[in-house]
Amino acid sequence: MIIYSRNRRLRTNATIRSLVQETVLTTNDLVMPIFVMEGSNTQEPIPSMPGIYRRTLDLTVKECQELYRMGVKAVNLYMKVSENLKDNKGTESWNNNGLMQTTIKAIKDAVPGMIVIPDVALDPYSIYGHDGIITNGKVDNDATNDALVKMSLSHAEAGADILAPSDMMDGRVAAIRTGLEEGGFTDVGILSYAAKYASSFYGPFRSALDSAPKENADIPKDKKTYQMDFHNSREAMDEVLKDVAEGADIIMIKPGMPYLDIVAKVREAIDLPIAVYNVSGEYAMLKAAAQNGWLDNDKAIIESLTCIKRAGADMIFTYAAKEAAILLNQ
Ligand SMILES: NCC(=O)CCC(=O)O
Ligand SMILES: [Mg+2]
Repeated sequence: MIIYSRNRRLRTNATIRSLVQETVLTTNDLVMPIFVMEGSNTQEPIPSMPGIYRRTLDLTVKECQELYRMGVKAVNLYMKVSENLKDNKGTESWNNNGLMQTTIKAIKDAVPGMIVIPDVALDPYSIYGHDGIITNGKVDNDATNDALVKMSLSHAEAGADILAPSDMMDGRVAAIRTGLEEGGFTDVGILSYAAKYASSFYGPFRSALDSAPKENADIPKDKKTYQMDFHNSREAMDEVLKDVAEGADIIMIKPGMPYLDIVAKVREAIDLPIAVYNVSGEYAMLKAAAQNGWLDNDKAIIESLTCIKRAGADMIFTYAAKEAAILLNQ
């Protein structure tokens, strides 16, 4: 039988396969999320995220030095805020001497080339565990935006390279951009969580920071009044285009693996860089299966991250960044 077009010809050996490879994952694509806590010389494992720790600032700086040497040159920062510093407005989030601000300065001092991307959202600072200020039992969009601007300016003041608002309030990219321009921080970027879905895949992250919405009949029990409904796709495009128009530099889509249809669709529609968040639940699933011997950990990590890039991501926020860097450097 004559088959003129045989796809298998270009799969004959590894060298031919590498010649025709369309997507190549590198350490330049990776952003490592980092959890920081008060104290010194201590690290606490996060049980639902094997291999991931909350660390005190001194150990965080060491970790950043190690990541940078391995080629992971961007970190995304999250603080574990003590209960006595929390309030409804998240006041601690714009304390210029707060843990976040001190951490940003310490990392930029020790590893000046590291791109520092602090999370901008109130939930770790909120007594209610919401990303917004509660007014009359509801998440108050515009009051929250005012707080996010103060928080953003204090992160910029501390030396942050790129701010990552993850709250999903309407209009906050424009508000933060205006604040940065007026404050003289014209080179500070905004990586906007433009299409962030209300997802059950954030569970392990919330246990890491103890930042889940609190059980309280007077406040919304979940984040569905601001994060997106996972039944929707067109709405993601509307969210993305608004943030582009408001002055975002990079657009985030989150979660990652179950949402790659959204990534591919947004990739077709915009030319700004796209970040994708391979979230805690995705990491936990892979680790649980690997620990049971049901998946090959290393192969599954490289495959998932490469497929996220293939869908259209320019950068990937992933708890597997360090492990992936070790594998990619081999
Ligand atoms: N703003 C950061 C997150 O909500 C992270 C969620 C996750 O990794 O599950
Ligand atoms: Mg929006």
